[in-house]
Amino acid sequence: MHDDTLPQAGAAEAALREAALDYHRLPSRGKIAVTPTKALANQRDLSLAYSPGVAYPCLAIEADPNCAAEYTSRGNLVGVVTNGTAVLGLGDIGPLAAKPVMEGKGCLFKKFAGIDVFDIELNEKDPDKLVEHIAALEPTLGGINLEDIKAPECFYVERKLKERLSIPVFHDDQHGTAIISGAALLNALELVGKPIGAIKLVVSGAGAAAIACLDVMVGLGVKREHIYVIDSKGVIQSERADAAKLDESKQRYCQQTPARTLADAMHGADVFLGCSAAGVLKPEMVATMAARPVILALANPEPEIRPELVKQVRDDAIMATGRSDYPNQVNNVLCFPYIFRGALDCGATRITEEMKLACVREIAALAKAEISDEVAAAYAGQELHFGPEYIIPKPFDARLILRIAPAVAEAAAASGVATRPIKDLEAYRQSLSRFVYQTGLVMRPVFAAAKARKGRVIYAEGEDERALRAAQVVVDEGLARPILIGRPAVIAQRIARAGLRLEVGRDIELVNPEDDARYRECWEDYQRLMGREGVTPSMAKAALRRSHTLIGSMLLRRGDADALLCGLVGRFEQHLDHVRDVIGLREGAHCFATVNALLLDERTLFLADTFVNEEPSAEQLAEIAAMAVDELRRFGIPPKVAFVSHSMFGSSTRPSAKRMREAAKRFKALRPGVACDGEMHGDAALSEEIRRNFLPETTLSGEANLLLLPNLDAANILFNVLKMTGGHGVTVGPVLLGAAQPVHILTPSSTVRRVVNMTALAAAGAR
Ligand SMILES: NC(=O)C1=CN([C@@H]2O[C@H](COP(=O)(O)OP(=O)(O)OC[C@H]3O[C@@H](n4cnc5c(N)ncnc54)[C@H](OP(=O)(O)O)[C@@H]3O)[C@@H](O)[C@H]2O)C=CC1
Ligand SMILES: CC(=O)C(=O)O
Ligand SMILES: [Mg+2]
Repeated sequence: MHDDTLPQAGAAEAALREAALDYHRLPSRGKIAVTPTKALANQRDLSLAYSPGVAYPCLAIEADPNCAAEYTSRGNLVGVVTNGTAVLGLGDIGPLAAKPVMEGKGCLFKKFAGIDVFDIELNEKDPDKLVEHIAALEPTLGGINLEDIKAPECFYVERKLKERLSIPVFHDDQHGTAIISGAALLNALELVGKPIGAIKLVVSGAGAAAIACLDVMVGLGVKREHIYVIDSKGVIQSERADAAKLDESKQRYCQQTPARTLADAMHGADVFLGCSAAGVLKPEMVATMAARPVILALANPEPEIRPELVKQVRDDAIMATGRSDYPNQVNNVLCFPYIFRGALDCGATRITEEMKLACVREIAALAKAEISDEVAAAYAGQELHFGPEYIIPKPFDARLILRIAPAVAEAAAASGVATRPIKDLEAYRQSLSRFVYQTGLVMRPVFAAAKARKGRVIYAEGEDERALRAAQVVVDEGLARPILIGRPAVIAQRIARAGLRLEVGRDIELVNPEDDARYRECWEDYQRLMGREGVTPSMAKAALRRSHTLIGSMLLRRGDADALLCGLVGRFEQHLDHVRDVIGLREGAHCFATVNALLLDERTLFLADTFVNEEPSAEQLAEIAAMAVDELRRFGIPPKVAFVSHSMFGSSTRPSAKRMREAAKRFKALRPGVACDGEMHGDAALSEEIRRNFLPETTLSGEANLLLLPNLDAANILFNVLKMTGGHGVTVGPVLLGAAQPVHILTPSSTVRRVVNMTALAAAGAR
């Protein structure tokens, strides 16, 4: 980690450390929690959940153990088990220090594939005892993901567990890494036009990950005699003093060669694979590689070499790391959530070679497949066409689960290990889309678009500590260039008090409302704009002194910024008045409106109109829905629109029911390609079953994600109630619809996180 050829750590590293520690500590400790899935609200629930009712599923399972998959959460529960002996590239830091990584794997299992995880850190180094402890967990778990257990013990532990248990056991560092690097190798070689049987492969590391990668690569066609492996003592070769005592896994790759060091072995290498330690590959070694080399530097968190160092000596290399901040992230996160999803769903008793190969095939093919709109949105501004900077899919590619899990389930059935083979794979594939658009992944496309544009975003309430803290995150993340309106001395004092690192000029721009060279031009422009609304020059001057939102709007209008955020203080309507006067409606829009997003645990819901139109007409509702649909697309979410009401498909003839019915009709005419139905009850909007019971030919499938409410009260009340009841749901909004330029009016209750999210949204909308 502290190699002098690595880029300087500096302030960015310090900021990352601080942000990572805060992320783990706040607002709750750690990253995961256990949540009940059944109601426990009254005496009856209690007698069903616990004594006496609980005895019935117990007895059913005693009579038929297969029932456990039916009556308990075991079938969706994976144990991420470690003893902390090879934690990332940090080494043997022990089981307690490994816990953040295991919780992290738990988060990824849950977010990417809906799988629950118990992270289990065992204080045990003896392989036999480790096997005993883990095997004893079989009744608890539907699968076991071994993690960060060092080689060679990990090989023994996994083999013994596989022999004993009838649930899938998968050592992620071996097989997850091997699957993804196998796919990356195939695709990279296709790009450089080298046949796999002819390549010289040099591998740094001979542990869990490296050996498993090698086994898969040999299976894919790499010749054993073309492989050179280096461990902490040098090249693994027959004349080494410890050659005879090497573990069997290393013996398999022992060479007869004069090469003794990594530098020796690298001469003429076509491919470098690193599963070892930070910074061991030096630029001068890369310089000696063959033409069009492939470098997979997978050590985490610091790779064997950074891409910028490779670039200094080669412009013909294909480069991948295990990190998310460079192109080509070769990381087992692309595999383990989905291989377990497929395995659990078909009741696989083990993970077979066929299942692993299905993963390699799907991952490799996905990088070459057409990009969907959603993936393009998630990675806006990045080149996602198969090529040197895109040899494997990205972790946020929604297609990973849709393609890998069914392929794994199919392979499990073909290799005879599926106890519940999936009969209708297409229906299964469809059902997997429920995992795709979940909390946490939702802001991703917006952040990507913001980063690509790096717009200048004005914070009207630049003195507010939330704006300052948000600006710090925005600068650190490279989401936008903040422009803060406020008195410089006050801002400087508050930056210092909050311990922020913002520097005027370098990170942020200031607009001093008491002294800005543009003041005269701004008030003159404003007066010209509002002259026929009774605004005199002295009123214009005073208004520009008084309202920071007005200043921000004028600067945005002049093109001195790309987007504006206001509303941290004061009433929504006051801010909207300025936006209406200065920015106005965008072409074709007839009204302003707002949509709020609720990122709940199980779903993301957008509600409109939460802040502007008190009793919108059917025509307005249809237009608001159309504008909100465009926002959903910005999140990469395919919109499903429901016009909700107290009425269900004509069950009421009250005016508001008729209005919602008419609105749905108008919306369908306006956006014929968008899934939509109405009017309907709120529960029907979220359940196709309820809808179909009323109207089999409903024009909406699955769950609606955009709800149009009949009036402001209903929308605002529903939003706030859901906000309070939806677990630790995050909200985004209000998103202002209809404005001619990107402006959003926040609310006084906004948190720093909301301000950051809204900054990204505003910057993403910047032209
Ligand atoms: N990107 C990804 O998806 C993944 C990346 N990894 C990374 O791979 C690395 C190894 O993990 P894992 O296999 O689980 O750990 P192991 O402890 O099982 O293996 C580590 C290996 O690295 C070797 N090694 C240590 N230092 C050096 C050195 N200076 N030069 C050459 N070899 C060295 C060790 O040698 P010796 O045998 O002599 O002790 C050992 O063979 C970690 O950095 C980890 O983060 C792992 C899994 C997935
Ligand atoms: C990614 C991973 O599992 C590791 O680096 O250990
Ligand atoms: Mg690992």
